[in-house]
Amino acid sequence: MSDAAPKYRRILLKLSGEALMGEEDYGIDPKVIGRLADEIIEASKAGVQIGVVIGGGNIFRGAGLAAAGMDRVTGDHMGMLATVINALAMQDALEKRGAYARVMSAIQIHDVCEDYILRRAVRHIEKGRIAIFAAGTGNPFFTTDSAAALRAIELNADLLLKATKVDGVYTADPAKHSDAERFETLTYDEVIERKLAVMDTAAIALCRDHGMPLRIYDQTQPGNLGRILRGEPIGTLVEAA
Ligand SMILES: Nc1ncnc2c1ncn2[C@@H]1O[C@H](COP(=O)(O)OP(=O)(O)O)[C@@H](O)[C@H]1O
Ligand SMILES: O=c1ccn([C@@H]2O[C@H](COP(=O)(O)OP(=O)(O)O)[C@@H](O)[C@H]2O)c(=O)[nH]1
Repeated sequence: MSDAAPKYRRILLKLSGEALMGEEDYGIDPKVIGRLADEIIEASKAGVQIGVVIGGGNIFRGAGLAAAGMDRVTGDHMGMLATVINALAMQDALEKRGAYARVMSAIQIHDVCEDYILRRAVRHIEKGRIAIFAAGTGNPFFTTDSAAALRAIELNADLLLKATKVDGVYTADPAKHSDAERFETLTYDEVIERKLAVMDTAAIALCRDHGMPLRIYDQTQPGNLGRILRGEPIGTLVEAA
């Protein structure tokens, strides 16, 4: 990362599963995951300790499977396994580029990756390894946004970054309302009271209750991660009043 020292010592980066599709109809676009891996490595080389949570929306979402008639808990299990697939792909992309990465899963899959154990996770990131937290919280009826909030708080991160398909939080869903306006900053309670659906309420409430600052930004724009870590006000910052 260029000249300026990073502003943050430790971050938790939530990557959208859906945005991993890039131009593809399904699955993972190698160009997209490769570019994200490059940006994570650049931040890691600049001295930032990094934990990553990846969604699974490019493969399966429990709510979508339930809407199609499947049992919700089974659907959520499939969604969690989808995040493991994405996490393994990110581990591979990081390792192919010479970085050290470890997938840690909230559900036990010992032949594939490590279990999530907080103190081991801290050890990995203190050593400069990139820890990728898979399988969300390990529980159905949660999202990977809630998992990201949880891991950020557990790891005592300085900042939670939600990298997504929109460039911040808007007055209404910008995918449906072309006249929606973007906020530079918001409080947690404003997000909840205005029902701004960029992140689920459980995740926002966790951040609020534990004072975890949250920045929402556009994952599809190359270079944004580095800009944020150098202190540029990209996207929308959600914090206490
Ligand atoms: N007020 C809002 N501001 C910004 N985005 C919003 C808002 N309400 C709904 N959204 C939608 O939330 C989406 C991001 O959340 P989500 O579907 O959880 O994506 P991800 O794949 O990143 O988890 C955006 O693509 C956007 O269409
Ligand atoms: O703690 C969790 C996290 C995720 N999921 C399931 O995994 C899917 C994929 O995660 P998410 O939708 O958050 O992915 P993203 O929107 O980030 O791609 C969810 O829809 C849920 O079905 C779950 O059951 N518990």
